[in-house]
Amino acid sequence: MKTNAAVSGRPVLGLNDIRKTFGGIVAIENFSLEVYPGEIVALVGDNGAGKSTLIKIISGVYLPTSGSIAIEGETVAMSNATMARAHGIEVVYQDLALADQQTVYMNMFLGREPTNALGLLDRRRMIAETEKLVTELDVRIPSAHSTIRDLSGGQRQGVAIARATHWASKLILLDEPTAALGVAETAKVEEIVASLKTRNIGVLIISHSLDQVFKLSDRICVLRRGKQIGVRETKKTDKNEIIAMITGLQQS
Ligand SMILES: Nc1ncnc2c1ncn2[C@@H]1O[C@H](COP(=O)(O)OP(=O)(O)OP(=O)(O)O)[C@@H](O)[C@H]1O
Repeated sequence: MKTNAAVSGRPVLGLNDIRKTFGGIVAIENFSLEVYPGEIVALVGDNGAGKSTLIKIISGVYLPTSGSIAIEGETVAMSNATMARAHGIEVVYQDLALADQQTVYMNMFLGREPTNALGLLDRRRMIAETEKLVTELDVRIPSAHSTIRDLSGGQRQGVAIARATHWASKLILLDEPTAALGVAETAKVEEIVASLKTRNIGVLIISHSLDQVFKLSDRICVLRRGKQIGVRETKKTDKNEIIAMITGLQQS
């Protein structure tokens, strides 16, 4: 597998010869990829290429039929999302998995709330950590006490990414993070995603927007009908080459 000269260290994620079948359907085959700390890798491919299946394998939703997954060089078996989270992997989906009626700070800790010595919710800590992270990531929300339903789509996605950033020690998976957003909100979320590069975690992003892929990624991995067609360094390729890889047709 080609390594990326732009990044160094041990890969946070190593996928080795992954195959996934559903009955007679081969959704993924011979798929190998490494993601390094501090890099953004884009996963692109047409509908049905296998992108979501791959994200679900990395996030513990599906077990691969064969092949192995390594986190920082160590082979792991993840048979549910909780196990993936325990390995420092967080996912942000396009359909925001936030609790609408709850505050921002409650959402940051949903299901993983810290408690104090008395066994009560440590709200002070939750609020302080939320405020610190939304400020660092420049997620512009009125306050950590705001209710999610009162926020715009872009602000919500910012909160979802902040939550993932809070918990992900190794890898964030972004599945079409701006699909539901308008132009200005997309630009803001892209800024937040770009800022994740300084946090020494890996980012794997699925996007149908090649503009976004070229703006954000260090490398682009192309899937077609479950097969890995190739991986390119973003600055050494162009849209024509990537489109040709996605479609299998030469661009004139
Ligand atoms: N649970 C499932 N059962 C059966 N087949 C499945 C299942 N999930 C995915 N597939 C099949 O696996 C292949 C890859 O699908 P997948 O959803 O991963 O593609 P995708 O690249 O994410 O597509 P899209 O961009 O449309 O979301 C498709 O042929 C799909 O029909």
